[in-house]
Amino acid sequence: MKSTIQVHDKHFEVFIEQSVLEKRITALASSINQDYAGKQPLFLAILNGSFMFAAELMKSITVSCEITFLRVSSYQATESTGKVHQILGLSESIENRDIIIIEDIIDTGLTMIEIKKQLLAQNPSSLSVATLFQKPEALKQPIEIEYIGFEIENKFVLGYGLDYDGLGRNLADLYVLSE
Ligand SMILES: O=P(O)(O)OC[C@H]1O[C@H](OP(=O)(O)OP(=O)(O)O)[C@H](O)[C@@H]1O
Ligand code: HPA
Repeated sequence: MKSTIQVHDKHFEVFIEQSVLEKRITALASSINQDYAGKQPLFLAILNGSFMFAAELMKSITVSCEITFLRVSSYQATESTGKVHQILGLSESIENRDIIIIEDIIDTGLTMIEIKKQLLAQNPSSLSVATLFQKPEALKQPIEIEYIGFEIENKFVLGYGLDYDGLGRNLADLYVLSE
């Protein structure tokens, strides 16, 4: 029987175990190390959800690099355009820097499209995206993602930094909502 947990009113079951997540993250780090050899990238980790992925990824990054953390505020637009997001807390200049955004999940893609748009306006040398999870079926617009950990089905997931109404970020495995 699968091990299930309850968070608030919902039940979740283990979907991807920690050891599998970590192995894949190490492989993503290797690709980044190869691609950025001789460069000094600045990683931008998007809070809150990416903290666990960012920590694990950074342990296997061997190129000289920096990391900083960004928050993104979201609110409902007055028109029916969906969520609008604004970047908060970017204090350093990213002009002429090689930027790698670290995100836990790209779902509809709306958050990442807005983040990329706002960062590109600040003239980085390059801008790439590393996400641990992506839901291809949920994507609302095409978006270029250079490093993808896992393509997952269009179901709500929890753990490894991702929350359900604030809870579950501390879970070491990834869980999925039970049917
Ligand atoms: O592709 P999208 O549909 O835009 O969804 C993805 C965004 O949703 C989550 O953040 P959330 O706003 O839940 O904040 P959190 O990281 O603090 O949980 C996730 O970390 C992404 O930023
Ligand atoms: O599936 C999800 N789980 C948790 N947070 C999220 N934010 C976007 N998609 C998800």
